[in-house]
Order: sequence, then structure tokens, then C-alpha cells
Amino acid sequence: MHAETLKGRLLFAIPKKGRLYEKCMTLLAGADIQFRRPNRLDVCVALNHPIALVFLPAADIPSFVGKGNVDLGITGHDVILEAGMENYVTEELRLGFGKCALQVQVPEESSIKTVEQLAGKRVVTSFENLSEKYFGDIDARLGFQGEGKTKIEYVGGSVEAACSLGLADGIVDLVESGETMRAAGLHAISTVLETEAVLIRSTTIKHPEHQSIINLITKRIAGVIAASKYVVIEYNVRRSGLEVTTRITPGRRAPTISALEEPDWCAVSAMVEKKKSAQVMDELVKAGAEDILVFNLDNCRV
Ligand SMILES: Nc1ncnc2c1ncn2[C@@H]1O[C@H](COP(=O)(O)OP(=O)(O)OP(=O)(O)O)[C@@H](O)[C@H]1O
Ligand SMILES: O=P(O)(O)OC[C@H]1O[C@H](OP(=O)(O)OP(=O)(O)O)[C@H](O)[C@@H]1O
Repeated sequence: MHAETLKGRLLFAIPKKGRLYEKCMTLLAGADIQFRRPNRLDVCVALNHPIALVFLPAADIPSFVGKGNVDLGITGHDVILEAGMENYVTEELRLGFGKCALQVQVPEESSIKTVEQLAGKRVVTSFENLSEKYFGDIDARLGFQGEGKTKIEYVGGSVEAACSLGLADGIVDLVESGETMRAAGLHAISTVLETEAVLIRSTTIKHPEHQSIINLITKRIAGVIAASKYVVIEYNVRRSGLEVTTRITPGRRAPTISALEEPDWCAVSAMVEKKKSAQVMDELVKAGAEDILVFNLDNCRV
């Protein structure tokens, strides 16, 4: 790709593979950022916006954005902290996926039950900096110095194998369902941090001319995220029951209430958090609502 082709375009970094990739593709489609990525190329231009997409390892995205080499990016909150880029990037939006926790883990049969007992021993991780800081604080609290300090060793992957290979007394790694951890015979003894995917931009504005497209993309992505979190509930209810049911479905601003041909009845429509929709339906039935319908949202601006 010629530098000339990228001139004037906002550069938007997307994880090139791994856990965040598929969800990012869905987000880009929802935000109507169209592109064709030629086989194996890591940079491609959007067809309908002055944007170029840059496909990078998730862990490299914080420093690319923080240093202003790309303007916008999607990556994990965890790797921003690991890269020490929290003061150089602004987290515009939490994206609601890529949720997991960075946890300290030890073999289930180990006599080590607390991080204080693990301190001073060998810890293997891909999150070297966060682990150094975490155990650095514990070492300092326990007065461990020099050779007595926790020994943190970096590995690029398959961290959970380190204990069974005899390389470590404990590990620091990401846990979502806990399946990987349990399969390796490990259990968590503490949480270093909770993380999820975030949309980030450079804190220092290098290209002021990109602000309006950054704002547009941020609003579009926020709309897609909100749409995935909400459903629309519609139902009919007697006017006498309206006060109770609108308390159950207050909507984001206010419910929409329409008259029906039957004078006693009205129709109500309101946005409801998806995870609460079954409970809301139960409560509506109890309050006398009928013909309750739930609709998924493709997209929205709220
Ligand atoms: N099990 C998980 N569940 C949810 N989110 C995760 C999980 N594992 C990682 N993540 C998030 O995704 C980010 C990228 O992790 P991932 O393991 O996909 O990276 P990768 O090393 O680039 O990909 P790969 O594992 O294919 O080499 C992490 O920094 C974290 O924010
Ligand atoms: O709690 P779980 O749901 O099992 O998820 C945790 C696993 O997911 C991540 O790795 P991933 O599978 O992305 O592969 P990687 O080891 O190649 O990074 C992470 O490093 C853990 O190993």
C-alpha cells in the first residue's frame, strides 16, 4: 500500500486475530465501515469513509495509538495498562466484549493459598509489567528485597503450562470461563484486574482534522453497542394499569404510549436492557399487560 493512498485518512487499528477479532468485524459492519482486505494485507482503506484500517496484534495497539502513529483503535483495557499507555490513550467507549480477569493462579494441589505465600517465588506470565508491579507492591509490604523478591518471567503464550513443566510456582493470566485454568489443574488466588475491550484514541491530538470523523465513528460504534444491550418491548395494557406498567418499563427517556381503537386500552413501547427483558415480561404479565412483544435492535443512537 502506497503512503500516498493513506494520506489524509484516519488510521483505525483493529486486532488482527485472537479473541477480539470477530467482535470487531461485527462492530465495523454495524457502524457501516466497509472495506475489502486483500489476502494477508494488514492495511486497507475503507470504501465509504476517509479511513484506513490497520490490523495489528491487540497488544501492540496501545503504543501505536499512544504514540499517535494511528488515530483510533480497539484493544483490551489490560494491554493498555501492560504497555504503560494509560496516560497516552483516552478510553472513549467500553465495548462490552472481551470481558475477562487477569488472575494469579497456582496448582490446585499446591500448599500456596495466598499471593503473600507466592511472593518471593517464581511467577510466569505474558503480563510482565503488571505482574512486576503487583508483586513489587507485595514484596515491598513483606520486606522482600534483592534475591528474596518475586521472580517474574515472561512467556509469550501457553502460560498455563508453566507450573506443570516445573518452571513456575504460580502464573498470572487471563481467565474468562475458567476452562483453560481448570484444564491445567490451576485455581485463582487473586485478581490483578478486570478487563474488557475498549475504543481508544490518542490523548495528544496529532491530527486535529480527524476530530470530526473520530467523533462520527465513536457515535456510530456507541450506537451499535447500545443496540446490542437493549431490546424494545411493546405491549397493550388497560389505561387503568398504565401507571404500574410504565413504572416497570420507564424507557431510557420515557415510554411511547399510543392510543388503540379500543378506548380503554393503549399500546406502550419502551427500550429495556436485554438481560432484564425476561424479568420485565414476567412483571408486565402480572401487572395485566397483554400481547407483549420483544424486538432486537439492529442499531440505534441514544
Ligand atoms: N478468554 C478471553 N475472554 C475474553 N477476552 C479475552 C480472553 N482472552 C483474551 N482476551 C482479550 O483479548 C485480548 C487479546 O487476547 P488474545 O489472546 O486474543 O490475543 P492474541 O495473543 O493477539 O491472539 P492469539 O491468542 O490468537 O495469539 C486480551 O488482551 C484480552 O483483552
Ligand atoms: O477462561 P477461559 O475461557 O478458558 O479463557 C482464558 C484463556 O483465553 C486466553 O487465551 P486464548 O484462548 O485466547 O489463546 P492464547 O493462549 O493463544 O492467547 C487466555 O490467555 C487464557 O488462556
